[in-house]
Order: sequence, then structure tokens, then C-alpha cells
Amino acid sequence: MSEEYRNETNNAKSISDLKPPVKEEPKKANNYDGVKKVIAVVSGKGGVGKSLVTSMLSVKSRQAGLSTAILDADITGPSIPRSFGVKDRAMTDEAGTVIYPAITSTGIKMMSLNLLMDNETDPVIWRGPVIANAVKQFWEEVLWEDVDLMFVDCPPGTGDVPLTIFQTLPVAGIVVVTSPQDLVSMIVEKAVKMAKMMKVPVLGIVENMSYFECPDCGKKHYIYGESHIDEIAKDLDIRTVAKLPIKPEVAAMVDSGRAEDIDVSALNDIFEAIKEA
Ligand SMILES: Nc1ncnc2c1ncn2[C@@H]1O[C@H](COP(=O)(O)OP(=O)(O)OP(=O)(O)O)[C@@H](O)[C@H]1O
Repeated sequence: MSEEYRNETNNAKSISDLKPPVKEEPKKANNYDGVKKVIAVVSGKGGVGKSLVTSMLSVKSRQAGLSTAILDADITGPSIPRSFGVKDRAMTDEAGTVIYPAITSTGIKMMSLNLLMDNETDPVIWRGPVIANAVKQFWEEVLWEDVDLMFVDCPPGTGDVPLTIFQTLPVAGIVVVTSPQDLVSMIVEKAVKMAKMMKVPVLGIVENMSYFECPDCGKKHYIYGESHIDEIAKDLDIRTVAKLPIKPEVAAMVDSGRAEDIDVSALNDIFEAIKEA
């Protein structure tokens, strides 16, 4: 066991907690070489804007002319289809062995549990392993053909599902989303350590709801206090940081299924880092 891993396990409560995670051989969806690059979008807790950032990065990727997909792995709180205004249920082939992804108006492919439910407001009451298996099936049984870049909207935290994602999918890099009221340094450090254990680079940090810009005078107000994200990123040797303002019109666009109309230029640098990964 490496020193690095031992440091991670100081809080283990039993011997089984000390088992290092097993890295399975990454599998390809349907055994096709359909997906060229996978990027995981993670956060320490819910509600910080991870789904928004996943959507914005996908829009950016599509605008750059790449064939783009979103795998919504936030199984118990899937919000991606709604933010793109996708309402139709996913389809399968006649034999029921392959699921076709839904496609947004600009051509982004997506799969989400909401696309398989009769009613998008039905709750998903599943235990962790069942949820993790659903994510595996989204990777293995959905027909992901000709995808240059896939973004995975991970559930918050470092539980079963993020672990399954890192063990099953060939993740090329992660983007960490935080908000200023988060315990930012701890959460970012946790994500960075998890990424290190999984041997995946952190390509960038997005501080969402960083500030509010007065529409009248243009002054920036740091509602949740001054941002320390630049220093944290420097300490952790993460070169790319993006800051997204609180914008009520963004929330309105997401709510009305117009994610493809959001201005995504604030994520340009992170997108460049993703392209190079
Ligand atoms: N910068 C922003 N300005 C305005 N509203 C925002 C902003 N970022 C996110 N929101 C809104 O906050 C809510 C939560 O965002 P989002 O669903 O992206 O968070 P999340 O981290 O994915 O949450 P969860 O993990 O619980 O699904 C959404 O209604 C979204 O539209």
C-alpha cells in the first residue's frame, strides 16, 4: 500500500475500509470504440451548480464542433434532460439490448434515469450498489457512437457512484465545482486526493456563484465573502480556475430547458485544458 493511500485511510473504522480501490480495465460502451474522451464533473456537496457546469461544458464542446455526450450519473437527482428541454423517453432496439441516447436540439447526446422513467417527478429509491450498477449500464448498454467528448455529471461527494465511475469508465480528467460558501479548501483537496488515487488529473476548478455583478453599475459583490479559490488552486498546482457569477437569468434558462442558450465563454480556459487532456 502506498504512503499516499495510507494517509487517506487514517479515519478507517475497520480493516475492510482499508482495502484500496480496484481499478478495473476500462470498458467501452457496447464494446464499440464509441467514446474518445470522458471527463467527470464532481462536487463535494449538492446544489453548488455541478449540473449547470456539466451542461455549460457540453454546450461549449458542441459549439466547438465536437460530437458531445452527457452521461447523467446523478441518478437520484437527475436534472440534465430538463435543463435541455428534452422530454421524450429513451428508446431501445427491438431486442431491448441497446438503449439509444436522447439528442438535444444542437445535437448533444444524453442519457439520464429521467429518460427511462414514466414520470420525471417519481423518486428513485435505490440503495447505493443498485445506483452504481445503473451508471455502469448507462456506460455499457447505451449506444454511444462517434462521441469526441463525454461529460459525466457525477453525484456529489466521494461515495459508491463516483468510485464506480472512476473504476469503470476511462476518465481522462476531472473538473471540480465548488461554491464560495462551501468548505472550499477541504472539498477541493478531497477531490484532488481522490483524483490522485485514481490517477486522473484535475483539469480545473469552477467556483460557481462566485459573485453577483450589479446590472446597473457593473460592480462585483462577493455575497458569500471574498474568494480564496485562486490561492487554493495554486497550492494544489491546478492551473485553471473559472469563476461564474450568480445570474438569475441562468437559473431561468435552465428551468425552461434552454441550457443551449447560456453564455459559456467563462469556461473557455477549462475547455482548452479538457481538449489537451
Ligand atoms: N451561477 C448561477 N446563477 C444562478 N443560478 C444558478 C447558478 N448555478 C446554479 N444555479 C441554480 O442552482 C440550482 C442548483 O444547480 P445545479 O442543479 O446545477 O446544482 P448541482 O450541484 O448539480 O446539484 P445536485 O448535485 O443537487 O444535482 C439550479 O436551479 C441552477 O439553475
